[in-house]
Parts: sequence; C-alpha cells; structure tokens
Amino acid sequence: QTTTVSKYGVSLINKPADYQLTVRNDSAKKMVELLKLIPGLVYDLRYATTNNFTHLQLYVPATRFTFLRLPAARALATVQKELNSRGYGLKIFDAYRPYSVTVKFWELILDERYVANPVKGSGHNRGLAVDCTIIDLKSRRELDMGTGFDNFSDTAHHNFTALPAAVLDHRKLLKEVMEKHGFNKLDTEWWHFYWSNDRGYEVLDIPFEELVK
Ligand SMILES: C[C@@H](N)C(=O)N[C@H](C)C(=O)O
Ligand SMILES: [Zn+2]
Repeated sequence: QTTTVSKYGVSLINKPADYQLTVRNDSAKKMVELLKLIPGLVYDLRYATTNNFTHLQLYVPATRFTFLRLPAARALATVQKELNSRGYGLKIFDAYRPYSVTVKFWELILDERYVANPVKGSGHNRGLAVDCTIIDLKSRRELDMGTGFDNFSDTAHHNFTALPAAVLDHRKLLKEVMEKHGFNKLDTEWWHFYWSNDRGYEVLDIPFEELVK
C-alpha cells in the first residue's frame, strides 16, 4: 500500500486499490454507504449542492452517496433505530469528506473550532465523522436546533444555553442518543459527531464514485 504526503504533511491514501488493501488487512476499515445499511435515513448532502457555507458545489453535483467506516456505520444504525422507536429519524448533511475538500474549507475559514486543520486531517476524511440532525418522522421536518447547519458562531456551541427550552431539549436528544451509541460530540458544533480513531484509520482523498464500486 502506498501513501501520499499532502502539502500540509499528512499521509493519505488517494488510490482506490490502496484503500482496498487496507480493508483486506482490517475489515473494520470498510467504507459503508449509509443508506444501504440504514433504512429510512434522509440525506441532505449539502456539499454536493451550493446550499452550504462556501456557496460552491464541492462534491460532484450528482453525489447521492455518503460513507462511514463499518463500526461507525453500525453504531449510526443503532442511533436510527432508537430515534425511530421515538417517532424521530436522522438527517445526514455529510459523513465521509475527501481530504482535498477539507483543505478548501481550511483555506477559507482558518478556524479550528469550525473546520479541521489539514495538518491533522478531519474525522470526516477518515470516514469517522458525521454531520447530522433529527427529523420528526410524521412531518419530515427538522427539529429546531437554534441554528442551521454550519452556523459557525457561539450559538452553535453545546455550552450556549440562551436558547428556548425546546431547542435545548432537541440538542440534548441528539447529543445523548449519539453518545449512548459511541459517538463523541464536538463542543463547537451541535451537528458534528465523531467515532474514535482507535484502529489508525487512514486519511482518504478518494472520490465517492470509487468507494461505491
Ligand atoms: C465544516 C464542518 N461541517 C465540520 O465538519 N467541521 C469539523 C470541525 C471538521 O472539519 O472536521
Ligand atoms: Zn462535521
């Protein structure tokens, strides 16, 4: 298996065959397409549209897939099951994100509270992080979380409490159900959760179409 070193000094895999080799050595590294595993999951893959903070289409517009590594994908399935039993479901804004997109984010924002520093790479680049919210199953509407997705301000922080009680309850529900099933929260973004990098999951810069094959 060969790795490439980015201009920020991170080792990454950018060839599908090299990624496949890591999966042959450790099946937990498989990138699982979430909708294939999790029935009823709703996608609103913002970076495949211009409806995101950059106003640019960062993924090919037709991107209909998103991925997490096997253990994180299985854990997300248990989150969905629990939410469904309570009349709710997950909506996914983003999960796997190619490293080159993280570089673009960093060069626009330069703030580690809101975008990963490409010197380290993001959990999204490793297939370990997910940006999500909760929808009501009957109305299909998102629960009010007080800010929209990628609102890079103090109001989106978990410790920001000057919000209506219903908003605080919704954030608590999302945080508690994600933590219960093994995800960690990011203090500065209510929508971002990550799985531990306990198996040395590599940073990937592989297009979505290659992973779905
Ligand atoms: C850009 C935002 N949605 C996000 O995912 N931020 C975290 C910090 C990341 O880039 O890993
Ligand atoms: Zn995120």
